Amino acid sequence: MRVGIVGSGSWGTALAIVLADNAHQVEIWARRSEQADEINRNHTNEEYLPGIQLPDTIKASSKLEQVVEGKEMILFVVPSHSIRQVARQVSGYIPQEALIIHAIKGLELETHKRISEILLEELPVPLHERIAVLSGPSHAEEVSKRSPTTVVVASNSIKTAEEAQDALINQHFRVYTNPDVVGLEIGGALKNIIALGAGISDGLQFGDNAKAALMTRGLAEISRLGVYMGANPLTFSGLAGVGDLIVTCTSKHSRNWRAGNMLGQGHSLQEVLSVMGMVVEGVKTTKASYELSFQCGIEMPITQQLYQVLFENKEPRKAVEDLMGRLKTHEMEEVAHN
Ligand SMILES: NC(=O)C1=CN([C@@H]2O[C@H](COP(=O)(O)OP(=O)(O)OC[C@H]3O[C@@H](n4cnc5c(N)ncnc54)[C@H](OP(=O)(O)O)[C@@H]3O)[C@@H](O)[C@H]2O)C=CC1
Ligand SMILES: O=C(CO)COP(=O)(O)O
Repeated sequence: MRVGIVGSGSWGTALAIVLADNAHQVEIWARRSEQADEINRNHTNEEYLPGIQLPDTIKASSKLEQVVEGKEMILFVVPSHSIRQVARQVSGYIPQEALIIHAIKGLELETHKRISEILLEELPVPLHERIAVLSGPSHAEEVSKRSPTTVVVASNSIKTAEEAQDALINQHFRVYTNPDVVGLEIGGALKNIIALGAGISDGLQFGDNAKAALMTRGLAEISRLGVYMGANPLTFSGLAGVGDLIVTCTSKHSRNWRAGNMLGQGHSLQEVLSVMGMVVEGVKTTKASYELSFQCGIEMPITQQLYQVLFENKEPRKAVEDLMGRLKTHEMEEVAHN
């Protein structure tokens, strides 16, 4: 297939490798022409995937419309804060039959919308059945080295999900399908909040019990919001739920974990973001989810404490004290009260 990948950060580039390995013709959009030149000339993307040699067949361009024009499959892999503007810019150039996959893990800050909701608003109606989301435990650094990885694609159309599965699957990259678009998007976006928390906990040297607690209770509140929004609760025990939560909370590759770790060691949010050099989606997602939790009346104590740490200068130790000192409750609140 002729594939256009919109976004040449670490994840867009790693997915370009997967697709080039599967013998697709891949063109990738880099917003800076120097970066497109580097990919075309040296077959590297040193800033985002240092030390990785890209297949020679991957082409790059800094002309956004050109990268989607005439393509049979388009992947959107830009940070969540830029997807609306980017989708709007290419909307009129995408062929009507194209398969659209987004691999973005975030929510729109101003509207709290999921990425597929933004795509439905920005892309023409004939493309709506062609939209799929890709999620799951998949650090770009490992995918680009062809380490065994499993992911999930979801779409409202099973045909679309299966086409995406066929295009992406190979012996290193195993792709499952799932009909639960909401579950995939909520699981993928909100695990970044918990990874920030896990990084803070590790930065404070709280140990393994604390991290296991954050992950387990974090999954409980992700599921609570997700189910309220229409997700299937089972999705959260799958790759896009607990799977992605594990990989993000426990890996040195995770930007969200690393950012949290620095916060736990006493650095300010501004300092942390200025040294990261890559997108830390969990910061904006914490704000969006914090607001959503009040809007929907869903209890999300970890998200609420993290919001105070990130945006109200609360001491991380005090946030942990407040989490531990909450009113006693049943572990399975929803079940216990039914
Ligand atoms: N990295 C990973 O392992 C994974 C990432 N994801 C998700 O993929 C998405 C993209 O992340 P990732 O590739 O890691 O990000 P990176 O930080 O590695 O790269 C960001 C890319 O987006 C570009 N960019 C930054 N701001 C804008 C903007 N306003 N408009 C257009 N382009 C912009 C950057 O260009 P420039 O260099 O010019 O600034 C760069 O090419 C995120 O939602 C992330 O959660 C999902 C799974 C795995
Ligand atoms: O989503 C990811 C792995 O599945 C990447 O996580 P980070 O954005 O924290 O690096």
